[in-house]
Amino acid sequence: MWKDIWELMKPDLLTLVCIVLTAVGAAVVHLQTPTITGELINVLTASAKATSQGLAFSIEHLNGPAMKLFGLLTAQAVLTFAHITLVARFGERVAQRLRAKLFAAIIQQDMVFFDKHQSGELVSRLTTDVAEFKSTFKQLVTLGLKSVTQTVGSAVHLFQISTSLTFTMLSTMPVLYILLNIYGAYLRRLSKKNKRLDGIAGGVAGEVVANMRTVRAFAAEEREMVHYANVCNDVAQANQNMGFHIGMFQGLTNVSIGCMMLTVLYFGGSLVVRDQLTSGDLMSYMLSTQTAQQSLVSLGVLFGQTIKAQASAARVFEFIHKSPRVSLHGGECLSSVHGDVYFDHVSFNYPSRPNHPVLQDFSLHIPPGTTVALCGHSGSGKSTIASLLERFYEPTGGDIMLDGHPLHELDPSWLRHHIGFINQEPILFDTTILENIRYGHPEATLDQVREAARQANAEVFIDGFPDGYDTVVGERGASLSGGQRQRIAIARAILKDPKILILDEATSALDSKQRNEK
Ligand SMILES: Nc1ncnc2c1ncn2[C@@H]1O[C@H](COP(=O)(O)OP(=O)(O)OP(=O)(O)O)[C@@H](O)[C@H]1O
Repeated sequence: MWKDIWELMKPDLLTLVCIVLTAVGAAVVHLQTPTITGELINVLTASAKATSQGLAFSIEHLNGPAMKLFGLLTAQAVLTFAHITLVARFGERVAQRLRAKLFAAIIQQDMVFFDKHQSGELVSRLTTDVAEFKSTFKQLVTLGLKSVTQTVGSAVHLFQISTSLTFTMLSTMPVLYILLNIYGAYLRRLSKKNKRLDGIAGGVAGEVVANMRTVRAFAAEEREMVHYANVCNDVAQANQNMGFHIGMFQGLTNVSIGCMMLTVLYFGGSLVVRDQLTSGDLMSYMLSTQTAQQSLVSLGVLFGQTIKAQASAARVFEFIHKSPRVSLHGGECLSSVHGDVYFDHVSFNYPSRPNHPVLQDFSLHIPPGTTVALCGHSGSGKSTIASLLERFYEPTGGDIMLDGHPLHELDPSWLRHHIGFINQEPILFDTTILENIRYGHPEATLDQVREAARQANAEVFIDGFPDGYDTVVGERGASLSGGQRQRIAIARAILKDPKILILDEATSALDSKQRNEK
């Protein structure tokens, strides 16, 4: 997986280097703040001492540390700005590459893959998983780098100021760390459960909206409302429970940080009283302790997020690495196609149902220029024969030949260019009628599109729409009648001008008069 991530980052290596430099720079600058603040406190203590002894104290002594502090703050602001801007650019570009790679991998998969995975799951990998990976990735390069640099820098600084005080403070850490870690693990489990419940709620809403016509036809709106409200209630309760525990966790963290500060103040104070530490050093020590603690807390949070993001990344790369059995390209492209089709003792079962044979020793010869109708009862395998000719699936036995060449020796994309396929429920894209007809031949002129529509008997109803060919058909062509959808699909196939045309009950939604005209 790390190799994949490296490949994704490689084109933006320079940006990554700048990100590392700005993160480390900002952290180093931040680490200077306690030292300069300590200097300032020492000057103030000296001034208080001088005043109590009736000695004059020049305010100019403050100028040096104050100017240094101002310089540090300005440098930190500039570095933080540059860092955030670069991280946004880098993260978005990596996510964009990952999304494009995943989408390309998904749409090249075999049909078996789409039989196994629901469209919602695939979309969720493209959106939610990539988003989770992106956000953690961004945080790792921002917060992660900064926190590691600050933790190491603060630790060095703490030991430099006082070794004994640092060992005293560190002795309080393991107990707190273990306690917070156990609670953290519990929180992560809760979060996982909540995500699952969220997914279920999304699924319920998505299914109802996608099947709105069926819900309306069964007057099931109220039932669905109650169902969704119940699921949302479960989600709300789980999230409230999560809120309670996050509150507890934060409270415990604050108490533990407070205890450590108190330890530092108590032992550090005793060192100041014994003149083994200046008050400026103590101040500087406390600020560094705070920085180290905050960085450790951030690293803890990041650790949890990284575990979740690793799961998302694994889901994404699982598909990216999946090679289809039949790739889109590769194989012979014949110089011309006559359209001689021969099913030679073909056997087939769908991979998802290995024990359910659909075709057994099936043979059929279709000479060029002929029309063949396949009749059979529901589920007898007519559509399957069409799918095998399109090479959506591979036969488990026998061979399918086109002009005497076995299909598995031909280039699949080339083959599909020469086949027009209109299935039982033709799906249109949510764009104009013009673009839908052009889908099979994107370079076709408007006149060619009109001619195809005329041959498919679609011209009259298209011209009847106020926007004509620019009418947008809605999701899956929902704003058209079943017959209109089929006619546009027929026009789309005619425009492609294929040598082989498969009509899988393509006229089932047309009335008999229209069918006879056709
Ligand atoms: N993607 C699939 N995965 C698993 N089994 C499938 C798949 N598609 C179809 N089948 C099964 O294969 C068998 C043949 O289906 P097919 O769609 O080819 O029948 P058909 O003759 O076209 O039916 P109809 O006339 O009802 O359209 C059926 O038992 C069906 O359940």
